[in-house]
Amino acid sequence: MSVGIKLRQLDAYRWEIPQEGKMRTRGLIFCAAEMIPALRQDQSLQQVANVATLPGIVGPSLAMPDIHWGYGFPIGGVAAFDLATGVVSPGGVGYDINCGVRLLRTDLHRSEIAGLVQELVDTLFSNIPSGLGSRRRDFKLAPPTLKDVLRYGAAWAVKNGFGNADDLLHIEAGGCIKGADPELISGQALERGHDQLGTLGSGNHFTEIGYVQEIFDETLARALGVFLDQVTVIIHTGSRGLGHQVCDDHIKKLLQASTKYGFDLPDRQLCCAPIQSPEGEEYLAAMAAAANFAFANRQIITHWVRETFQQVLGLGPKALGLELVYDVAHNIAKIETHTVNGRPQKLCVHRKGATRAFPAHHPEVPALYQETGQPVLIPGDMGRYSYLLVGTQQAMEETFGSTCHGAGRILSRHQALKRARGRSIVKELAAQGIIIRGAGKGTVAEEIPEAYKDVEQVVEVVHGAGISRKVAKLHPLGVIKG
Ligand SMILES: Nc1nc2c(ncn2[C@@H]2O[C@H](COP(=O)(O)O)[C@@H](O)[C@H]2O)c(=O)[nH]1
Ligand SMILES: [Mn+2]
Ligand SMILES: [Mn+2]
Repeated sequence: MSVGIKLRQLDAYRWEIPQEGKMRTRGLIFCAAEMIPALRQDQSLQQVANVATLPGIVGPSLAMPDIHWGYGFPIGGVAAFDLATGVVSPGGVGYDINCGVRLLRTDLHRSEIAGLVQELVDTLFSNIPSGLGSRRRDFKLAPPTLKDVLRYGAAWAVKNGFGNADDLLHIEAGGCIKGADPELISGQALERGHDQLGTLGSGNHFTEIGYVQEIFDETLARALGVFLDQVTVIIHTGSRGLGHQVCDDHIKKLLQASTKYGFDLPDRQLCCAPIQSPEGEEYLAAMAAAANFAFANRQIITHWVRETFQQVLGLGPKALGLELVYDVAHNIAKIETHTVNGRPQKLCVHRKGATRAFPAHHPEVPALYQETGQPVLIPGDMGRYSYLLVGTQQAMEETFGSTCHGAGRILSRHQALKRARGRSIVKELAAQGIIIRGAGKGTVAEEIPEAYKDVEQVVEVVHGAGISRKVAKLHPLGVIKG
């Protein structure tokens, strides 16, 4: 519980944890007043304060409205560190390195798939291996090839027939984080990754067919290729067992490094190393390799989504228009240049359960979105809605170009299972016109919509605070859960 943490309301969307004790800076939380009581129920506010004690932190220790308790850093947390004096921490990235979201558009109106959603869901389910430890047995990669995946990310997938070069223009960082060093990936991590490429994984990972239910900004929507009642697909997955193992390996190393560098940490889970130390550089290079695995993973799944639609609808790629709107990472640390006190400064920005939200005209935003700003993809839950936003200048000024990443859990898996007992969630959602297929026993129950905050409230905060702008709301029609 974060009961003792002082919290000062600054305005309708901003709350401050004043700097005190060992904190080197203040905490700044974006959220609405009605979210505060639930927030105090877990350790996440304490975690915002803990992050503020880390060496070299620049600006406030930030949290987005989907904040909840995580490993060391809160999920929904953003923290930037000076390259020369700051640290990098695996806890600030999370176990699922480059877990992220990809939104695909189509040229289809929802009426064109009416009556076919069940078949689309079933075919997606058989084409995309899903569930805990899911493996694609006919897709084994020998270690030298896997190392190419780790080096080149989504480009490896495209080169090997999964998608086209244009896809790469619609992915954060072009689908490849520079500086990846596959030689730093342990044998155990390679072993866990060798047959998990092109798999969804378990729990909250999903592929979802939906449609555009509401448009908030017609000009932005048109520029992003989005229209009312359009069929869409969202893919949410990450770096699977490989990324998990990379995180585990480096937590062990950085626990030792924290002692070596004499860090006085309020929580061992914040273990870290100076960014410019051998341990820090190794973690960043291994993290980049795992991030590239995740980009390739989402790219391969995209290929199977395209094949599925072609197979079920009997349409060719041109008629389908199944193209990427964008692909964003929401668990990553990146070296970026931001303006701090009026001067450009190179920082290592940790986004853990947070999305980059760069504005129009930013050099890292792809040419085709220079006028709109970077698309930001915010999944909600399998029963309500998800959002498409864009990044803003305000985000650059306040949050190192960052925003929320989802609704955020409010019930533990155990609590959700209890809430779902005696109910058929599949039937309840079917009655609302949403077809669900879950791979794991209990997954659907653990993932009931009430397990998450209402993403509309989360999005109202980031839109109201000006750190992102609403473009469209998407409604689910059929979901495969891992
Ligand atoms: N549209 C859907 N959104 C979902 C579903 N399951 C989870 N979610 C949302 O995704 C984020 C991802 O959070 P992460 O921390 O696990 O990366 C989560 O907060 C939910 O809001 C779904 O089936 N469909
Ligand atoms: Mn995720
Ligand atoms: Mn994940």
